[in-house]
Amino acid sequence: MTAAPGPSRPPGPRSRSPLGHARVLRADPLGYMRHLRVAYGDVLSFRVGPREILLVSDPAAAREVLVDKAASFRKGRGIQKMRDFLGSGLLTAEGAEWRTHRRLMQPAFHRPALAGMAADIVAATRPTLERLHGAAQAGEPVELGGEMLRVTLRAISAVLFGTGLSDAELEVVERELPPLLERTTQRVRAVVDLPAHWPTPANRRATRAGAALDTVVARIIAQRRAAPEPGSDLLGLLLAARDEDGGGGLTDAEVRDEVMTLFLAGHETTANLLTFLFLEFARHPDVQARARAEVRAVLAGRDPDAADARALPYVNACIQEALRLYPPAWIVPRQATEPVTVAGYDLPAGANVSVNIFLMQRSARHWPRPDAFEPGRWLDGARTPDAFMPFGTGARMCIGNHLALLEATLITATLLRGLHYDVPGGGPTGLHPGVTLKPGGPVDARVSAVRE
Ligand code: HEM
Repeated sequence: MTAAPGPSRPPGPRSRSPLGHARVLRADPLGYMRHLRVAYGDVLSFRVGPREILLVSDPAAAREVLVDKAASFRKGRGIQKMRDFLGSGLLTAEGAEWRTHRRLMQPAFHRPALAGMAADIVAATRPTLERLHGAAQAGEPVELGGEMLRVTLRAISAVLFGTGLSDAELEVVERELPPLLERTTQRVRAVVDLPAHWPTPANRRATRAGAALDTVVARIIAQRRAAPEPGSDLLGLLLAARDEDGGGGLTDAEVRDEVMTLFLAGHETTANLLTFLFLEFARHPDVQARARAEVRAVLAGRDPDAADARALPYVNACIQEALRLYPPAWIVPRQATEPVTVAGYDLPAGANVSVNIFLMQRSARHWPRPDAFEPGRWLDGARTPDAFMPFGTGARMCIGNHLALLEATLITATLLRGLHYDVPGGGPTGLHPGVTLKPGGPVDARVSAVRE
């Protein structure tokens, strides 16, 4: 927004500094935004450098932006920068290109297509399970954030490629993806950002990582194109995707961009959810014990499968509650492409709007005891409240929501049934709101075996 955008300006702090509220925002983004919400309400504006930002945590206003008036917005500037490393995948594409890809890809993310991938997800969890049992036996601590990143990276690799990657290729993915994601995150957050093609050390590292990953992805695409059947994993479904008239599938370059996008969107988000969930299990041993008892009763010693996702209501309530308190995609930014009215305020083309899911899901207006971890609030057929949108809403809602919940349930069931988690001292109290929301520090846990 520029000055005086409409009949009345949204409430908010005013700043004479050229930086606006950039400094205080950088120091403690969540604390500052919570303070603003208390002071000015659920729709407010503040300035960061030259840009005015409309901060929305009211569910109705959020739906105006993301659903009713979605056609007047594009993704925010940060997301647009991701294109340099990710290419044009679902997360970053706009307009007709986005619509075509979303239509082609949607069936691959429906529950029946995902059910067949459950066994691969459970198999991908096994190395982590073994490492945790080893740590339990040796009495060594484990850092849960790192463990969850590794397990979800293996899981998304399994979902994308089945068993199609060699061990050496999996190692390339495990080594090269993190620097690429980190560079993308730095660029999204940077106030002054150097273009991706400038040969800074960080850009060179990210370009090398991208090239190494490209080699792996190109190899497996070529192998699948040459095979009589493309395969039933996500890559196979992407390669086989056709328009309703049977024509117009994705080119190899488009499949590559979508694969990189799914790695990015589907890996850290799910890892953060699981890290927070196990941290809360450690803080609430009664909740942990009840969830474990449910898993054991339902599985009776066998591995979990897709059908179990619905047979574990208490585990699911714990997952929902972790998503409410710690939404990994905590803020959803948009930029107006034309003049538009939101919550009664007229915004000009180019206006920046951020839907703050974190504030919405912690608001005492919508949630009793908003900061408490209480899985019980999701039981007894409770309706999903309007003020809950961890996967966004509208046409650009997360395409991977069923997959994320399936992964979270399978990984939780696998890692919980025979192990108890304790985080001495209760773990980090602060939060780290980068592109995704993470705990404010390492989550060092003690793990002990529990007899089945
Ligand atoms: C707990 C885990 C996850 C959370 C909280 C989450 C959250 C979100 C949110 C809030 C959006 C909407 C962003 C916007 O409107 O600007 C989104 C979009 C997206 N997510 Fe997820 N996500 C998760 C897991 C996944 C997984 C597992 C995948 C796929 C493997 C995935 C793929 C995507 C893609 C491709 C988009 C862009 C969709 C589009 O614009 O058409 N996400 N996600």
